[in-house]
Amino acid sequence: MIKTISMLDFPNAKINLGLLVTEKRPDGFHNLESCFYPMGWCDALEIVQADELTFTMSGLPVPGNPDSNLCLKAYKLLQQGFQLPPVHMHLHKVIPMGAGLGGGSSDAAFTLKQLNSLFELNLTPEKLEDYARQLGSDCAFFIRNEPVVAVEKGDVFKPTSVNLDGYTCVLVYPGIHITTAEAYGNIVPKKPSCGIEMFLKQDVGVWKEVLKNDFEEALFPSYPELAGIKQQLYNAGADYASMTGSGSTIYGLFKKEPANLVFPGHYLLWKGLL
Ligand SMILES: C[C@@](CO)(OP(=O)(O)O)[C@H](O)COP(=O)(O)OP(=O)(O)OC[C@H]1O[C@@H](n2ccc(N)nc2=O)[C@H](O)[C@@H]1O
Ligand SMILES: Nc1ncnc2c1ncn2[C@@H]1O[C@H](COP(=O)(O)OP(=O)(O)O)[C@@H](O)[C@H]1O
Repeated sequence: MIKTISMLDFPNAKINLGLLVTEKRPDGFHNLESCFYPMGWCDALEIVQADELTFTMSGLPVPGNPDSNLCLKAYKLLQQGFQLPPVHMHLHKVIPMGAGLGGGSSDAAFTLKQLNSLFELNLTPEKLEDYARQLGSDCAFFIRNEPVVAVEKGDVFKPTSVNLDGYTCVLVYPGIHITTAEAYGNIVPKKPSCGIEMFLKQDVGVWKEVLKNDFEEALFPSYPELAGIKQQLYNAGADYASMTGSGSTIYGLFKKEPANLVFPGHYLLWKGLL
């Protein structure tokens, strides 16, 4: 019998609980401080050993040339260090893009993790994070995929006590594609007076007053719809609502699942218990 080597997994999104852009770096990137929290909105990624390297996609159309897809980039990066057999990869895209949800970064990190398991490369989480950092600032987070406070480029992690078990999260993507580079271009970095972990330790109900995403101030004037969604989530009873990452997704955290939340038909929504 021929053994098929294959693996199906589900790269998930993240949200940012607070996001401070603290300074511009000499390499042109920015240092930040933010809590990254995994979310259950997922793509699907199947990798099957094959006669030649191929890549196909379904679901939401991904902008750009398929050759520059982060799944292929991740495969090619690992191939530089290992004699990887050819594979067929199929990505079913569900997580919206330019949405602040880190979907592309998650696909890249899951490609590394799946190839590591499939071909028994024995790469440690630390080594996988080193590869992931070369693919994007957000990628390394998705290797361990657990809540952390991220600093520097968003690729160095500190533990956090934050735990949102039992909260319902509602994610609202209004169909506005904001590129990460555009969003950073609108930011004036500022040094915070204290670290984010101090705010995360407080009750979620207090976060409204203290836990900020700096990209909101930079982007809400150009996209007033976003402030409207945030207000709608608060009106529906959210304990905390914010934009995630560089936008445009807005999320709300609810102790009790909200009823009667209505958004325009072209918006993409996800709701889940954390
Ligand atoms: C803003 C954040 C916050 O979690 O998330 P998203 O909104 O993208 O999900 C991240 O910092 C996004 O990380 P990621 O999407 O991986 O960015 P990259 O591909 O590495 O970089 C895209 C561009 O964003 C800018 N960039 C990114 C990260 C960073 N720390 N400083 C930057 O200035 C640079 O202009 C860079 O060329
Ligand atoms: N597998 C992928 N999934 C999504 N986007 C990808 C992928 N590979 C490359 N990209 C490119 O990365 C861009 C940013 O996507 P994504 O990381 O999902 O958004 P965000 O930075 O807002 O979290 C996309 O517009 C697309 O051009």
